[in-house]
Amino acid sequence: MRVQTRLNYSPTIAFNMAIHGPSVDGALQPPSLPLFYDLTGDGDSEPEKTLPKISPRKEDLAPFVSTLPHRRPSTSGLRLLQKRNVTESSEDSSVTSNLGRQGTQMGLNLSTSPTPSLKRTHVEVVIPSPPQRRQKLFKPLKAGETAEPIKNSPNGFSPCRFPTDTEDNEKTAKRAYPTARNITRSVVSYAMSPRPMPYRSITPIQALRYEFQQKLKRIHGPEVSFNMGDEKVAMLSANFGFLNEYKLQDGVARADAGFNAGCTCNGPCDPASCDCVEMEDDSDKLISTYRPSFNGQVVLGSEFLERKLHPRILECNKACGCKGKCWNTAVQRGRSVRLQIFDTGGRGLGLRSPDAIVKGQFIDIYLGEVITTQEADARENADETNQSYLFTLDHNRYDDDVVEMYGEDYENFYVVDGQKFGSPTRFINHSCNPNCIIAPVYTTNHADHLIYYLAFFALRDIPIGTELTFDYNPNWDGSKKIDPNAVKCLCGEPNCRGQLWPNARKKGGKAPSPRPFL
Ligand SMILES: C[S@@+](CC[C@H](N)C(=O)[O-])C[C@H]1O[C@@H](n2cnc3c(N)ncnc32)[C@H](O)[C@@H]1O
Repeated sequence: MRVQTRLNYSPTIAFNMAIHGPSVDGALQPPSLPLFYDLTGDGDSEPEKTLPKISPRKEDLAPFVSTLPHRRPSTSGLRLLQKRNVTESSEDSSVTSNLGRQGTQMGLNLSTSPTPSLKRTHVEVVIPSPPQRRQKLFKPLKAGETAEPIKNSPNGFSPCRFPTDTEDNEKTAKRAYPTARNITRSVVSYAMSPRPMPYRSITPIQALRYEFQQKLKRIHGPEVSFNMGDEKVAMLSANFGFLNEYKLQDGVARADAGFNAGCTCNGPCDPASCDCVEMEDDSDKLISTYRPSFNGQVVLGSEFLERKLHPRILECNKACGCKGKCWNTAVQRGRSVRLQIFDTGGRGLGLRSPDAIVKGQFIDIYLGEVITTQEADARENADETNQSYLFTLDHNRYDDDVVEMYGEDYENFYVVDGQKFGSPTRFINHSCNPNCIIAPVYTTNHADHLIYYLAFFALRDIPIGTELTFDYNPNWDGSKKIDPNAVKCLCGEPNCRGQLWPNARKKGGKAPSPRPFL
């Protein structure tokens, strides 16, 4: 076929294209003739005169026929061709009738159709040959033979068009068409392997809750759970990390363990004589601390719990004669009750226990970042919220030994900040009628005056699920007026003071006094 194209903005372009055999729709092409397409639309037929006359080639008259033995021309295609050619020229009709005669020679039932002549030697399209093994299996039909369909074809394809051998049949039976089975749905297992599937599709909030749960699992001791909305979980997950020990920050150091000292008890300690039990300020009387409880726990006695100011507790440790194997180790033994962080509503998150807690029982310690007082001041002044998680470790501030070593300046003491990192006790809210107290407890190094633990103990028996609370301002002087700018107390107790602490402590540059808690 020769196509000449003339564009109205470029010189005339002419090119040749030879197409042999049927067109893409299967119909035979008429012999190659010169064609001229005028795309300019101006009706100019000039180029026609200049085109040379080309006679059709002999091969162009032959339709496409594959000589490969296992693929034969489609009879339906020929019928279509025949129909169309009825209306065409007598030259075209003779072509189709020749094809019919040749088709009969090849074993096809085309005898009634006028067909064009076939040239079996002329193949214009290359079809990949089947492997030799298959060619041997397949016996080509001789002239005049008709294809005998193979009975009981296993794959459903006509064996006339898709001859198969035994191997094919076996493959088909095994793979392409597996045997249908009757299945009882109730007993079908959906597991891909004997083990449960490790991954499943979960929503982002489910993932967040799961992640938070994993964080809680890493806390030492009995289970810590949570009961709060997705928003609170998301907030907490993003802004808070749980600790099992203090996180010491810049400028903070523990005292050398070499200065540690212990009791001289030989064997189990005697509460009436153990050196670790401190004396009252104004007498030789030993301060009453731990005693055995009816439930087997070591608890703080009423005498200690009811004091207005709680003196420090020195627990026995490796430096002691008892090697720390005595009753005087309640905090070192760790938390023995389960805890739950829950949403209180107006007071934010709070803490409670799914276990009953007995009077004097140790609950948990308050953890966080241990920072310098300067750093605590900077953090407090930068914080715009009403929240405060700071505790100053200044219990010994006026002890003679401590004054001698560090002076009385509160800036020499450290502060625990539980805002970003901490333990579950960081969620304990204030109450004007609290059920817990905090006591300063020294465990592994009695000589470390600056770093000790803030330990929560039950002030009375606490029933299951009761919110745990303590007094944020135990030095409250009832005669003072309530600061209208102070953080309002929502504890709801009949004796509520109406405020957590005076506002001056939270705002106004440098903290006016050490952050009191005892
Ligand atoms: C140590 S946090 C306690 C946990 C806190 N509720 C939370 O959601 O993280 C102290 C803060 O809790 C709030 N809070 C504690 N007790 C409260 C009370 N009785 N009334 C009102 N707010 C209280 C105050 O905002 C306070 O600054």
